Amino acid sequence: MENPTTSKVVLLACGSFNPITNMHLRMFELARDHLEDTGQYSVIKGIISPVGDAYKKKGLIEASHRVEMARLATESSEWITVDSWESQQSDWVETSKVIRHHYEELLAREHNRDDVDTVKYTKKRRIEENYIASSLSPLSLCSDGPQLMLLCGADVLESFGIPNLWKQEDIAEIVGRYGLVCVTRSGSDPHKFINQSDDLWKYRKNIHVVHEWVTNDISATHVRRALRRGRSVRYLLPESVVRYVQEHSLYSAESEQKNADVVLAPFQKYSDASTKTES
Ligand SMILES: Nc1ncnc2c1ncn2[C@@H]1O[C@H](COP(=O)(O)OP(=O)(O)OP(=O)(O)O)[C@@H](O)[C@H]1O
Ligand SMILES: NC(=O)c1ccc[n+]([C@@H]2O[C@H](COP(=O)(O)O)[C@@H](O)[C@H]2O)c1
Repeated sequence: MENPTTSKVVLLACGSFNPITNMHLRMFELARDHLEDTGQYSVIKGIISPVGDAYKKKGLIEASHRVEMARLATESSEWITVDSWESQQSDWVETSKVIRHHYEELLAREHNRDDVDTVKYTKKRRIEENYIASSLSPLSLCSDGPQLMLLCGADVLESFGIPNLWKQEDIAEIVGRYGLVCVTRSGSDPHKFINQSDDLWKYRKNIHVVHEWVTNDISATHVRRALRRGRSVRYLLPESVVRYVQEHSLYSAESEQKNADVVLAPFQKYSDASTKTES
């Protein structure tokens, strides 16, 4: 039964998912529990959007494999889905544009569901077009439509502080217009980070920090390292993903060298900072 007093939320997670791990899936469950616990939200859908090959991050294997692994991993979930739009784009797509794309999709879906009410749709589009990024309340699609929020780990939130990695207007749009749900990772302190950033502090009401009490340090980097050393990764990844990796002989010393010679990856195009890589 729908609760009319709660706002519906769709969670969108962008990332490499190279490969998807149990922690990526846990992140969605933790975020849903946290938001629903407030009594203000009802999370209706989760979307995993693996980045395209043009991201050129070191060790990034083909998007087709990463998308397929994410599909296998979410087969048993009733609400987490995988979307391949971002992964199919020939150029790297900045996260703000990925969110915009999904927002448009939701808007179109709401419109179809409700297409007798064209006035409401047109009015909504006008508000959208005139949107001022400095607003403190994220917009939902229409009074009863879902709100789209970006879901990420604290490392991504903290990467907002890497000089020139993210455009200031993109950060304002993501946190000001849509909203962010951030799951803590060991070694991170998102509250401190928000407190120290004037830009994020301004939008603090739109940033939901989810504390993961069972510290879980699984990272895709760790999984790839174990795989190329011939170590077991069972119970770190869903069993279907472990099987897929084995069947396709993914993640070797050779695949880890992919993009190693890329001087400036697209995500670094306005960055002078180095990102997490390892040999
Ligand atoms: N253990 C974790 N705790 C909290 N968030 C996580 C964890 N692992 C991944 N995430 C989050 O999942 C999203 C997608 O992760 P992504 O695949 O891009 O990175 P990653 O798992 O850290 O991989 P890598 O180790 O290759 O950098 C990001 O928002 C990331 O912060
Ligand atoms: N300016 C931007 O929009 C920007 C910068 C860096 C990373 N990202 C995104 O953040 C995610 C992070 O992924 P990784 O941690 O695997 O690099 C990716 O989806 C990537 O596209 C976006």
